[in-house]
Amino acid sequence: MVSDVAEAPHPGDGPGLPIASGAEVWGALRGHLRRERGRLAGVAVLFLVAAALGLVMPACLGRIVDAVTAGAAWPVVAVWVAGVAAGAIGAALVALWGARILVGLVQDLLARLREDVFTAAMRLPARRVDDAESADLLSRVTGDVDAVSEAGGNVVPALLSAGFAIVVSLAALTVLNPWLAFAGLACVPFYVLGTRAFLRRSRVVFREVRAREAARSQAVLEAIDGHETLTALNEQGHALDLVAERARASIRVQIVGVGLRNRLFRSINGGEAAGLIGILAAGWLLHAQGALTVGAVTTAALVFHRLFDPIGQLIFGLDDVQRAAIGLARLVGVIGLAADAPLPHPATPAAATARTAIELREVSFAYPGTARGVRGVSMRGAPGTTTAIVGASGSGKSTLARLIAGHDAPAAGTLRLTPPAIPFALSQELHLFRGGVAANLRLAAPGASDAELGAALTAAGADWAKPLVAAAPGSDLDLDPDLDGGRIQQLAVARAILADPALVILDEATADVGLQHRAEVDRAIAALRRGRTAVLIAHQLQHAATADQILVCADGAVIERGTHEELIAAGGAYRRFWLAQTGPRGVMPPHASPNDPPTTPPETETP
Ligand SMILES: Nc1ncnc2c1ncn2[C@@H]1O[C@H](COP(=O)(O)OP(=O)(O)OP(=O)(O)O)[C@@H](O)[C@H]1O
Repeated sequence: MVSDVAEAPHPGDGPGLPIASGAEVWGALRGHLRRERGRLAGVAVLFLVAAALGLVMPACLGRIVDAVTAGAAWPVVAVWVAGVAAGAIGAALVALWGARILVGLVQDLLARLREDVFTAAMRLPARRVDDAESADLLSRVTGDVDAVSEAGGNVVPALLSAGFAIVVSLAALTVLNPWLAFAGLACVPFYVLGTRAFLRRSRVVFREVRAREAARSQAVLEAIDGHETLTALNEQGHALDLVAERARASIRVQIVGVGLRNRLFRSINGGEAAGLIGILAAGWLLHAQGALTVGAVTTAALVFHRLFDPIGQLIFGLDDVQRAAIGLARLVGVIGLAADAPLPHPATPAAATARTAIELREVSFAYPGTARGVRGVSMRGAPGTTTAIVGASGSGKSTLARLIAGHDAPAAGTLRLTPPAIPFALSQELHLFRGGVAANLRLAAPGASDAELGAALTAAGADWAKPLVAAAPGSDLDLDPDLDGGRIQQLAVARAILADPALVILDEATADVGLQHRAEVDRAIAALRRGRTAVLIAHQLQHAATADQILVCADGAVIERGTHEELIAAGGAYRRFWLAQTGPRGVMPPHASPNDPPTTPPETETP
């Protein structure tokens, strides 16, 4: 019936981010657990006491049976009845107390794990996150974190308390009479064989259930999204057939899953019956020999019966634990990968240091599996100066900037920032974070006062945003997500000014800004560059012309360098680019847009 159920591809399978080994997972958890020794010991003691109190009820019920059999007076029976109630209430209260502490502990551990994973994800080399692995990373920080949280929050406390209950009950049975415990073991083969058969198949089947469900949902969504086109083409029948076919496939595999669970239930029930029959038979024999009272046999049967729930929880929880263990291995894989990543330069705001100098010596880098990138680049950017990088599309400008930003490491040569600094990169990508102006700015400087925010906004020419900086926390209203691109970029510049980095990398920061605010953003960027070491990727040579030095790239190498005047005088590639952008008279129109042709040095101009 399940022959059509094959292991479905799963994010994280195959090449992608690494998956940690069991030893690595344990290593990552051990440190956290060590810090929680006190709470762990408390939980163990409480669960032990709860499990012991849980025995009071069957013990008292056994005594009631013996008392009634012996014709004891009702006050005697009443005492045992009170014992039953006291045992049940005591066990429940202590178990609740232990579970509360454990849930708090697990949630704290999970919060730390989530923090570790998120920090690690942020530290991963940017190219790694940009690539196909980003989907894998996303599935890890969402799906795997959820799977681990679910198991940690619900299953682990239930399993731990079940584990204690099982151990204590087996000990009690042994104390009562070892033969009873031995007879109870008749359940073990049923549990072991049933569970093994279930686990062998469940992972594949339940993963397949999720995959087929996703395929069905996708077909439904596609049909809804494309219903106008489908109607126009009279193709609704085809879309409905696809949904029906995927729904049938999903139902088929879900039935397989239900069948698996039913078989496991049958094994568990078989084990319960075998164990209970074994205990009752052994008890009957022992009673016949006068070794045990009827009450003691009753107690033994009830103690064994008490195990049904915890054993069921353990067996069904194993699947969740298995999923959580896989999730945990995938999460720790991300943490381990970031641990291998080169540490970013220590944070040194510009105010705390002299401006940073950039030095590259014979730096080369190629994208994995290609010969493309940059080769043999040497340069020096003096502190507080701007280096512009220009060149045709694909000449290596962004790659060079990414290397200086630390997003990629050179494969050869040396790259040094002196003193070390975290470069602040500002790209053409316009991004507004959730929240108001203050929230957007304080990402860079969480402790900044309103006055400092105001000063940064003024420096970035964004006085329009100053009234929006709310004094009271919580009154910082969300910014309009449709805010003009120029204004978003002004906020980004203000954020950079607040961060006060020793080195800024400006990658076409005005490329996506509309003409209306282009001049304002240009002025804001000029303010950001002032007195700071900067690397400027410029398609618009009017920006490059203001730099202290200009590097002209072609085919991943620097082919010319100098100031604007020097390069114009040299009459090489830069001069040709300049004339291509300005016309034969060499005059740049005011605020020329990169969208105004020609913006990029034409490919044909590249030597
Ligand atoms: N992620 C990547 N994987 C493989 N090759 C890449 C990757 N990114 C860039 N390249 C290649 O590396 C070379 C340099 O690209 P780079 O993006 O640095 O050029 P660029 O001058 O910044 O171009 P543009 O102005 O179009 O952004 C090009 O040949 C490009 O095709």
